[in-house]
Amino acid sequence: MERNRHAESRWPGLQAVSHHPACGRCAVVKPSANAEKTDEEEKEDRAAQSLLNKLIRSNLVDNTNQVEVLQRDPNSPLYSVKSFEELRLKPQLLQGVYAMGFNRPSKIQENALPLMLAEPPQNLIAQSQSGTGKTAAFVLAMLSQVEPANKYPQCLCLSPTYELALQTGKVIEQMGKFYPALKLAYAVRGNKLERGQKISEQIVIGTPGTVLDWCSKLKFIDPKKIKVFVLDEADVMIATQGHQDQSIRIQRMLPRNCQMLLFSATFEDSVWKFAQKVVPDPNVIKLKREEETLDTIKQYYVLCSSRDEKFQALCNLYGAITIAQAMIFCHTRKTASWLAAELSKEGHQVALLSGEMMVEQRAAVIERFREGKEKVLVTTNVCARGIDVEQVSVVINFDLPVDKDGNPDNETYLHRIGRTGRFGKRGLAVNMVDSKHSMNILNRIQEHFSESRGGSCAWHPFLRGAGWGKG
Ligand SMILES: Nc1ncnc2c1ncn2[C@@H]1O[C@H](COP(=O)(O)OP(=O)(O)OP(=O)(O)O)[C@@H](O)[C@H]1O
Repeated sequence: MERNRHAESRWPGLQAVSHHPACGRCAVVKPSANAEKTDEEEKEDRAAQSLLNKLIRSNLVDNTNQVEVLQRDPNSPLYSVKSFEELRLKPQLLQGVYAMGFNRPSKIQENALPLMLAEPPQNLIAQSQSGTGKTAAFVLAMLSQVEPANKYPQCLCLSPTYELALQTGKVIEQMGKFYPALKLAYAVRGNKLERGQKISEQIVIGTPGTVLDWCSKLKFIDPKKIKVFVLDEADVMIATQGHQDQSIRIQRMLPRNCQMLLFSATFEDSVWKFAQKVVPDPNVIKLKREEETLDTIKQYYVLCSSRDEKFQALCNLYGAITIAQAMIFCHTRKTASWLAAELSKEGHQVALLSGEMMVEQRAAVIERFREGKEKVLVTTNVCARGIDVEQVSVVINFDLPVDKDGNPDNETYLHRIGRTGRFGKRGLAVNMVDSKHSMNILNRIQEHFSESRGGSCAWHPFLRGAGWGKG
């Protein structure tokens, strides 16, 4: 591959890597009608994303940020625990926790658990990214309050979907496995009970519509006997029409002294407003996401004039440098499938992550890639959002990230590229540019990061001016 032959970057460090005309591999910048329409079916699906995260995650995510705690009563002492023993859990429960391989509380659990297990139990709104131990925390709170000898629902947990409810149910079963008398019921559509029947299971987990029916119309559950109410994935919940109202209606049926807990991975205004309606007098715990950085990433672009030339450039890239594992992002499913097929023909071990796959299939693909069984993962953005693959050192934007209006999607750019810089590792990002329009998009992305990060100061890897092979 020619190195920086036609570098014409407006950004001193973002190198243009193009091909030379004489050798037949050169690509020139030409305006093209390349704007393939975003596949409508690939719209963001928060519930599917959340489920995918749960399926592929086997341990806690690292987070070095400080937990922020806002106590309802600022005068009461703030407790945090460094061990599960300090919580004085029932022995069966402590056994369950250790059997899951948990040695000590996660960051969010250190503060959330003492609040949730206090006497009297306190209400809590907690926000932290996926994988920080929220589910395990509220399951522990439910299990420590439940009386297995009492054969009626005492804990009620709302989940946005059946699949997510099942995942939480699995954690309850694992953690509660030393309570043989403990039973769990799923209040989800399709789970039909006889009219007039009363539920004997002590924990009910379900979706808002069915739980509402079971509490009011069908009276399978006596809401007045609920001691702990959990609203999980509040941000996903409110994205579904109707769930917000149903959740509020359920909450209104619960006794005043019922403990209310709400969890969310994000905390936009709408979630906060909803949380305040559902959780009176709350303590609030927040753990900010670990910031993604572009600092350790070298970013380049390659000038091409068509999809085929982008593919050729990609092959050249593989010919020029050794790439252990790469993630390649495309704009549409169609491009992703085409590219995966072409790369396979070239002899690469390729995995394709595509929107038409079931979430479980996607999880399996990611797992194989993680294990190194495939070296290239071709994906669209929707499928790959939030996936951490630590060993990926190269990210290729076969198509630049744009929003539905065709404007630069800076956040997605950061998520795609920023991942490679995590864990102190250096990374390489290559952007395929095939028109003046996409060059313009790339320039705007660069401007965004220059401005939002305080100008052309040290953070900016674009300004480092490294060529291929350097750094
Ligand atoms: N204290 C702990 N020690 C070790 N592992 C833990 C601990 N708490 C939770 N985990 C594990 O970490 C992973 C993430 O935890 P958990 O599912 O509770 O997080 P979360 O914030 O609810 O994320 P999500 O919303 O994606 O489920 C799980 O595999 C869980 O078993």
